[in-house]
Amino acid sequence: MQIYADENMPLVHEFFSQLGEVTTFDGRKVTAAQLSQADILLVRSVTPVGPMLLADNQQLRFVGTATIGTDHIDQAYLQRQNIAFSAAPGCNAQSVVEYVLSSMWCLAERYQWQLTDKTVGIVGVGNIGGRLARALNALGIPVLLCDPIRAAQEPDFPHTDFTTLCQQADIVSLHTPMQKQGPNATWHLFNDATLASLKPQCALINASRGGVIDNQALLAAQQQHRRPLVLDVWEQEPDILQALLPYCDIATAHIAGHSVEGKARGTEMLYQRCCELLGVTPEIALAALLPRPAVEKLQISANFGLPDVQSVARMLYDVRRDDALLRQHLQQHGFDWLRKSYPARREYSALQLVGQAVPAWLGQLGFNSQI
Ligand SMILES: NC(=O)C1=CN([C@@H]2O[C@H](COP(=O)(O)OP(=O)(O)OC[C@H]3O[C@@H](n4cnc5c(N)ncnc54)[C@H](O)[C@@H]3O)[C@@H](O)[C@H]2O)C=CC1
Ligand SMILES: O=C(O)C(=O)[C@H](O)COP(=O)(O)O
Repeated sequence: MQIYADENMPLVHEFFSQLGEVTTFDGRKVTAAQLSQADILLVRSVTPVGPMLLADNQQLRFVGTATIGTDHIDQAYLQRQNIAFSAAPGCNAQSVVEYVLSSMWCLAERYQWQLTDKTVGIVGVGNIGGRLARALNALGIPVLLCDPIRAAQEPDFPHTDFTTLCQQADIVSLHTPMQKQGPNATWHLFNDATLASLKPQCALINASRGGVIDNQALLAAQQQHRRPLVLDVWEQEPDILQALLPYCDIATAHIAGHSVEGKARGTEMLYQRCCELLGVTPEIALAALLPRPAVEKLQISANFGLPDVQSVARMLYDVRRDDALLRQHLQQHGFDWLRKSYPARREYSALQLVGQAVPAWLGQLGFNSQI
């Protein structure tokens, strides 16, 4: 079995060597000729998979992407070719939530906001948006949820339409997939008109896909009237619109989902799917492969309260580090280098909170607790 995998897929040898020979490739540069002998192809978000890339291959059985997003995959083509496909839904959802929380705390500090006085509009309430809503709920921060697809399917879903959300939210966080066409298309969801419909000081956070915001329209809007802005994703990555950087409070290199756990879970999910496809019993589990976190336990006293969460969370992840990395290294090393050399970052769950009175709501944020 010939398994071809993106070189930025952690633990791919540890998981997949049981199933065949693993060859890695550069996900931006990989060619059809390189993949002609692949039985299994494992990609990340930087590799568009379709007829162009698979033209020389007659034997491919499975394509997997170790990501949540699937906008780089021509799934209709794979289906026509009878090639099985799987993404890794939810694999790095917690990582993105931690990125957004860190960004909000950073904005709150910079602009001296009390977050409990702000209303956060979440657009796209799936794995990430749903988790974010639960976390904000635990922190006592009011939310508005916009998800027309869920609203159509779930009678009790508390949907706020997009226009109303734009008018009412103080912070808007985007968590939709990238969809170019159809009634719920998200491409340029934020354009000249919709950007203008936001409150003047409404903060905008995009950790979904770059194209959900028209970046040129955003630049023009920021030049006219600057609003708090957090961008993890950009149009035309890796050649991003650098003129936007000075207008961002936080600017990062599409790393919101790059926690150690988030990336590794993506690999594990594809391994499990491949085992299922091949009728093989999985022998390897992620828990045994994850490195020990630098800090494993923290003793919580009965005095631990909401204001203390931010300090504990920041010990694990502070988005300002990644903002500094992009601003410092983009020119010299480029966007992809920043992603490839991303420093290890553990999720909240890596830290055991111990004590007699660990508040239950910390679980809603993703922390592990133990009495
Ligand atoms: N920056 C990063 O590192 C990462 C970015 N992502 C992006 O985040 C996206 C969302 O991830 P998940 O929450 O896990 O996906 P999901 O599929 O669980 O949820 C997406 C939600 O968006 C809703 N939606 C679709 N079109 C919409 C529209 N026009 N308006 C409002 N809601 C709409 C869907 O109904 C669904 O509930 C991914 O598709 C991916 O592109 C995901 C992981 C990491
Ligand atoms: O899961 C997704 O979707 C993402 O955007 C990833 O977190 C980033 O994916 P890569 O570009 O590292 O594949």
